[in-house]
Amino acid sequence: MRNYKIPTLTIAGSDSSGGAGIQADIKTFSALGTYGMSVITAITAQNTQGVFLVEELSNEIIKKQIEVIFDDIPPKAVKIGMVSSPQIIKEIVDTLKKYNPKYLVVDPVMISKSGYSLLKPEAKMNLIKYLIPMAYILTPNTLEAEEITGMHIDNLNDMKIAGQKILELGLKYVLMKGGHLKGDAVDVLIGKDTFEIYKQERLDKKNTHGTGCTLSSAITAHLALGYSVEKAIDLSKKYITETIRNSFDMGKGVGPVNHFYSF
Ligand SMILES: Nc1ncnc2c1ncn2[C@@H]1O[C@H](COP(=O)(O)OP(=O)(O)OP(=O)(O)O)[C@@H](O)[C@H]1O
Ligand SMILES: Cc1ncc(COP(=O)(O)O)c(N)n1
Repeated sequence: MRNYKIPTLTIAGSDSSGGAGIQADIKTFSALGTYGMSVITAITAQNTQGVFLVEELSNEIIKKQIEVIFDDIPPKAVKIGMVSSPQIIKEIVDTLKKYNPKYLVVDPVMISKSGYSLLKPEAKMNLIKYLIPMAYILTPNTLEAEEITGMHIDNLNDMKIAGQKILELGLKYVLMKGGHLKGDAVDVLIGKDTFEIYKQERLDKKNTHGTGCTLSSAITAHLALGYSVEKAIDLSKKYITETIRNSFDMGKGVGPVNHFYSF
């Protein structure tokens, strides 16, 4: 349904190069026919070659952005990306509790593809203790799932065990992303009574900046549009695969995926 009137919200960091973070989320929300809104948590000076500087916004402005959005345009689904410090995580959790959004998609962003740490080490505890339990769905890559569980993840079975361990934190679903493993690009959805495998061919492409952000915001958009969690992931997995297939060179490093390949 492309009427662009279904509101979706991302709470994340800005990527000046437009490939990841808030910019990737808004592009995805728009490409999938929803009305994208944003709460910026931090500004990164970033391009296709790396992250060069990060400035976090104050708790006050982060909280106010959330409040004014929810009081005026309550989103149908919300996504959380880069939230770098323990204070920012706590502020977001405390503010969101007032509104209790049903569909909260949490992408536990830790390290950028270029190797820059986007989550301070001391923020990990608040992520696990406060933010993850609030999620409708968490979308960790293997490295993030290892950080959360303390387990080593090498294959599909490890992904399943780690996903079940994460579920014990109290959230509804975990989508374990296998993009960093070898072979096909396999993601696994785990819920209390749910186990689904989503498999797509691995594409030999260099321009994959923002794949995680794009997948989680696609899931957010599809949930907002009313799809079931299984269908939302199925459609989002197909979308991310096509955006990677149609990705292009932009800048001197790892370029973006093509959010608008179908237009
Ligand atoms: N080369 C590829 N070919 C096809 N699908 C891929 C490829 N790389 C990643 N994916 C898929 O893209 C999605 C994002 O996965 P990935 O594991 O790259 O997330 P991520 O590491 O969180 O991304 P990011 O580094 O942008 O934060 C997953 O569905 C994954 O299976
Ligand atoms: C603001 C922001 N959020 C998230 C990412 C992760 O994306 P990637 O792992 O593709 O660099 C990023 N680079 N920048």
